[in-house]
Amino acid sequence: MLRSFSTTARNATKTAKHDVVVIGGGPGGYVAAIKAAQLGFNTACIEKRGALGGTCLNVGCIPSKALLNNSHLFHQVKHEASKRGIDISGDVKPNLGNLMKAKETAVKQLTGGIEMLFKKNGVTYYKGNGSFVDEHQVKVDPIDGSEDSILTANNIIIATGSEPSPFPGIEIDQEKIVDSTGALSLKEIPKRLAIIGGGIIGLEMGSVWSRLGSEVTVLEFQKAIGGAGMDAEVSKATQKFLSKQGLKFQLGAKVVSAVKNSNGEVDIEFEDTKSGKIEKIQADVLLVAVGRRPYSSNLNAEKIGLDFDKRNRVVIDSEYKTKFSHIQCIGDVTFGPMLAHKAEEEGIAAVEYIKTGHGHVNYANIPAVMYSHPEVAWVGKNEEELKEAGIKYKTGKFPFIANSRAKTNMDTEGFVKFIADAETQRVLGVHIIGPNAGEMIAEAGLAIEYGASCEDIYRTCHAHPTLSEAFKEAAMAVFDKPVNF
Ligand SMILES: Cc1cc2nc3c(=O)[nH]c(=O)nc-3n(C[C@H](O)[C@H](O)[C@H](O)COP(=O)(O)OP(=O)(O)OC[C@H]3O[C@@H](n4cnc5c(N)ncnc54)[C@H](O)[C@@H]3O)c2cc1C
Ligand SMILES: NC(=O)c1ccc[n+]([C@@H]2O[C@H](COP(=O)([O-])OP(=O)(O)OC[C@H]3O[C@@H](n4cnc5c(N)ncnc54)[C@H](O)[C@@H]3O)[C@@H](O)[C@H]2O)c1
Repeated sequence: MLRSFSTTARNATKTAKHDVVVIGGGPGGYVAAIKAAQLGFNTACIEKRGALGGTCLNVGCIPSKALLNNSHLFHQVKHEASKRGIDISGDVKPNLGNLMKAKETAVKQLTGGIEMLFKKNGVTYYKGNGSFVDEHQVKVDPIDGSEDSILTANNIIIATGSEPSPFPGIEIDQEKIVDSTGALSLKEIPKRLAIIGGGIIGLEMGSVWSRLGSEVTVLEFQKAIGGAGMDAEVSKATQKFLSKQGLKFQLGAKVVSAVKNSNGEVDIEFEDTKSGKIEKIQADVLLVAVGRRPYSSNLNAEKIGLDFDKRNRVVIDSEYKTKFSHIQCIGDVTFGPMLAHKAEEEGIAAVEYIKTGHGHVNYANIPAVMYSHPEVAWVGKNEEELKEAGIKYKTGKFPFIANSRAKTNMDTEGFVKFIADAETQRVLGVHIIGPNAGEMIAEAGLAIEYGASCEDIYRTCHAHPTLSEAFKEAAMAVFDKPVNF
């Protein structure tokens, strides 16, 4: 497991040998690299961005949550302070520069933290683009323009992630017409923000800018917001609370065009698919958030003939192996939900397959969280999926308005909804709108993983006064009357 490193004088290309080479340093790749090193492999990770952490830490989960958290605090201070008994003299104003600085500090600390973890665990970090030379060799083109390296590896893990899906005919300039990356770094608070796509990115970024003062209009092609997986009842309730917060929604909206006009505004035309009418709106900034697509450019995958499906996802088997058993692939660039925690789980499992021949990810138990306020979180099946599968189920619900802690905190929007097998009460899915729903959903994940019934949950003592009592009471509501509602 010793690392060898040499420079060949002829073409000034360095060479090195590793047990495991990971291409991509996002949540999938960096976790795989650290785990591989911990399991005793001589491991390298190649990342071309100049910082570790991938989309998630640099332009995704972390910066968006920094803006969501601080814009929520601003909103609370401005609109709720006095009813909570806090008098504030003078104007309460957002300071966009400092909001962005706080976001950047979080990003820097966390991406730097991964570099430290690489050092601590002995992962060799190559800052550059990785591309296949052949089935066992990967070339690194360093971002600083220094000489290339050719890495020879027994095992290679592809974790190259995803990128925003383009909207045909709409050009992103990251100022007036932005994708999620641009929406995280606007230089001014737009008076009017239009968003194409009422999925998670549209709703999270819509929440941020709406709280800071923008008039937000979401144009969504489908008849419901939230994207795939959100339970229909939850989607409706989510639209309701976001509408109360000031977001406007145009559902069934088929965007036809979006162009910048000479006044620096964006003219957007869409067809109302119900009436067939063409409608026009104007915005100061347009966010295009219509999904993400797998990213494998500059990987030279065609050189070794890797298989891709119609959606450009790398084809793998249940052990993350491509057509070459020593080349695995994980995260957004292959199948499954595009979520950081899913990529991380796969990173661990892929390496465990290399080490022991066994690995485990339960794809029926991957939580999803939208970090609006209140948060929206779910895990397991929704009602529509169970109906389609012909599975008989019962539901139980408990609203936060009847929960003592939520009332005390003046934060009562939302509910916990359980879906359980009609006969055995085994938990099949949990859907929550509520404060800290993203934390609470972990309890549902454990229940599903251990095959708990609703009664198991109800008979587990939950502390008082906590929001989690709503979770317990919703479990009870599946088979009995809740006590507090
Ligand atoms: C605005 C936004 C908010 C999000 N919020 C959340 C959230 O709250 N929770 C959540 O779970 N998910 C969230 N996501 C999704 C999450 O970011 C992704 O699912 C996750 O980052 C995928 O991890 P990955 O490792 O597969 O890929 P990525 O994070 O995309 O990382 C891949 C890395 O590989 C590098 N790379 C690509 N090709 C090469 C190459 N040839 N050589 C070297 N390096 C290469 C790229 O530079 C990149 O850094 C969000 C996404 C966005 C855009
Ligand atoms: N909190 C989180 O976990 C989080 C946050 C942000 C992003 N992400 C991940 O990033 C990925 C991308 O997010 P996203 O919101 O871009 O994708 P998404 O798939 O969640 O939502 C895209 C939305 O755009 C709509 N749409 C597509 N084409 C359209 C069109 N032509 N006109 C109008 N609407 C259209 C879709 O119907 C859908 O509702 C998702 O997989 C998501 O899981 C996760």
